[in-house]
Amino acid sequence: MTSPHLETALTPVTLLTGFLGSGKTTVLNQLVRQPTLARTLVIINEFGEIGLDHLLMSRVADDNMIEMSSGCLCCTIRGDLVETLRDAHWRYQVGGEPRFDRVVIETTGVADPAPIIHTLMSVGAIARRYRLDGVVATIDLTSAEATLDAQPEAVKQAAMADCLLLTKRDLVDAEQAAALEQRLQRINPAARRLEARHGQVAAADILGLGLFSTNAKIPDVARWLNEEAYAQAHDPHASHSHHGHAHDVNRHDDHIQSFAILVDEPIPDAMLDAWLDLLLAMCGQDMLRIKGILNVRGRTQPIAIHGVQHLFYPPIELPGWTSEDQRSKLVFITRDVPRTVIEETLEAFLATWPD
Ligand SMILES: Nc1nc2c(ncn2[C@@H]2O[C@H](COP(=O)(O)OP(=O)(O)OP(=O)(O)O)[C@@H](O)[C@H]2O)c(=O)[nH]1
Repeated sequence: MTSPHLETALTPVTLLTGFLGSGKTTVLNQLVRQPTLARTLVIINEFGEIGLDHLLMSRVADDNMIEMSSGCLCCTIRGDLVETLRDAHWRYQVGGEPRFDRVVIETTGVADPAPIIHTLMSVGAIARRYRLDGVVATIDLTSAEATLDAQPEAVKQAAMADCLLLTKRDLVDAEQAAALEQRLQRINPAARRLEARHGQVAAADILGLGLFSTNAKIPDVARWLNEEAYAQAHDPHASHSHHGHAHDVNRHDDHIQSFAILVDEPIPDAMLDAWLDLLLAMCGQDMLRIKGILNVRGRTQPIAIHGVQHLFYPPIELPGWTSEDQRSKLVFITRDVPRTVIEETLEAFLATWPD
């Protein structure tokens, strides 16, 4: 594990994803009018006409991508996005002071959020200035059932989001909305779900989704980890009969699993690295999201970890434990990686790791 550090000085970045026509631009147009987002750089990650009128807006092409040497597709980073973010601090400044203190990136409809998250995490010049605040996904209530059935990418977007914005509520009945909410609850139990009618959503509700909420020095760990939500999530392989779907092993959501794991004893630092390395080497592509608050042996303060697929943010040392419960807690959203694989490898490492 590299040296843990606090990252409150970094510029927060919100990623706005969601399928074609699901209401991203409508939401963004409402958001940028709110005073909370007055000093926001909006980056649109696509070509085409955007009906958005914002002071600080930059457009990047979606086809300019740099493949990392590993050749790994999920690491294909966006060249234009890297350039835009890197140059923004001098491009958008007055007298040496940046004109923005927050970034919102709107992705194209079919974009996998992972490469953009990876760009933020792994490109040095970017990772030194920015931190991911959260991933917000618009979900079109009129078409989401069909989109989730047809498109594994849509399921991945929903599974990776910190906040799901349900749009077009005026066009569906209560039963349809409730059925979709149940489905989303199963795909991503910890994400906040909000309705955005005609794009209306309070900026404050979609900001501060990361470990550090806006301007707070003390991280809100319980909200960030939200492990109770995983405890309540039910088995994705249980019956889906509640909204008329017969059990279908090929249904994309059935591949998504979410669960929390608690570890009673402090974990040796090197063991943690070795175990995570093994998991990520075996199934990194399918570890959609990992978050954890860890009790690391020999440390009095907890360490927060956050990974997306096979990449991890630098671990963050937290000011201290906020409750009596000092067990390590890890939450996972995976694709076809069952809880038993995580538990059994962890137990094997703990049992055999030399003191
Ligand atoms: N009735 C209704 N229409 C909505 C709502 N939200 C968005 N729309 C409409 O849905 C259409 C698509 O919305 P956009 O905001 O352009 O969607 P988008 O996700 O940005 O679309 P792309 O950029 O093409 O992927 C527009 O005609 C919006 O006016 C809503 O809550 N209710």
